[in-house]
Amino acid sequence: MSTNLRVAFIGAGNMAEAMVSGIVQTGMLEPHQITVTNKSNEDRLLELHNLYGVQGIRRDKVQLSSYDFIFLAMKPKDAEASLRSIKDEINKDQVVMSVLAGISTDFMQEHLNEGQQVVRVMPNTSSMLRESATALAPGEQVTMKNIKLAKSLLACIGEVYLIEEDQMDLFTGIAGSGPAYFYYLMEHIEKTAFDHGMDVSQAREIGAQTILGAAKMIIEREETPAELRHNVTSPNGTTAAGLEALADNGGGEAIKAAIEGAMNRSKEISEELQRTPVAY
Ligand SMILES: NC(=O)C1=CN([C@@H]2O[C@H](COP(=O)(O)OP(=O)(O)OC[C@H]3O[C@@H](n4cnc5c(N)ncnc54)[C@H](OP(=O)(O)O)[C@@H]3O)[C@@H](O)[C@H]2O)C=CC1
Ligand SMILES: O=C(O)[C@@H]1CCC=N1
Repeated sequence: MSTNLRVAFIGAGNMAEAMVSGIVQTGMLEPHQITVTNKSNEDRLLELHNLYGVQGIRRDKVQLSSYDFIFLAMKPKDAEASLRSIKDEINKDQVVMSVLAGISTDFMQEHLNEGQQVVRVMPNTSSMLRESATALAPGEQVTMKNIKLAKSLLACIGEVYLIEEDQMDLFTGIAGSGPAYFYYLMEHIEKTAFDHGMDVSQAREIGAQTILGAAKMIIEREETPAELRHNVTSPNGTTAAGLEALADNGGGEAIKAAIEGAMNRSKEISEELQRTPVAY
């Protein structure tokens, strides 16, 4: 689907790039329909222009009134200043979409004009390859038409899940931060393989194919993860020994702690921004 929407990103970092890359690959928007802006790093804007063909303009030089969707993609600590700066440049037909961890739709609405349409989004960096697991929680003022448009825009970067906003911190712990847990797992696979004499690049390929295969089995087969695990595990075999070592070393608890750590940090960011608006 190709549309005449115009989209601006305020913030031109890792997350903005991953989303731009995914969107441009689908052809839903032509690069000239997308503008990326940042505070000061003009080299970065040029880099994104050269890579994806999008317009790169410093925030203080861009006129926001002509964009349908405005993505906030700066760090949470910069959100309030940015919301204040866009408040009177935009009108109620435009939709502000935040990808920021811990920034609620209430917080956005509080710092924008009454009735402004806002949506809270949590993508992940796999957007780069159109494999994000992205959550979307619309604010109360967003029209059905814009929710549909937002969903189809986000579908460019992967799977989209419409969730209640009170699940957003948990979603962030699972999927927003989630890729990092798997990269961490891979780092340890590589290190272990290297310690036992395997070439790191070969270990990387083998480890990644193993994760990819397991993920596809979970998605495409009917069995639960527990059943799939059971099917790998021969009595008194190698997997049983591996899983026992994993449990003995707190594997399950570590995964739970990682998700809850990220989830709690997302809640904490919200609380800190409510208390002390400009610093966390
Ligand atoms: N990285 C990830 O995996 C994910 C990140 N997120 C969220 O995305 C957001 C951005 O993260 P990430 O891309 O990693 O961060 P980066 O540090 O890579 O990028 C931040 C960007 O924001 C810009 N910026 C800061 N203040 C302003 C401002 N007032 N006006 C315009 N631009 C501004 C910076 O510009 P300059 O360099 O010129 O200062 C920079 O381009 C965070 O809030 C994070 O919670 C969400 C999901 C996943
Ligand atoms: O680490 C962070 O705060 C951001 C939000 C989710 C992923 N990265």
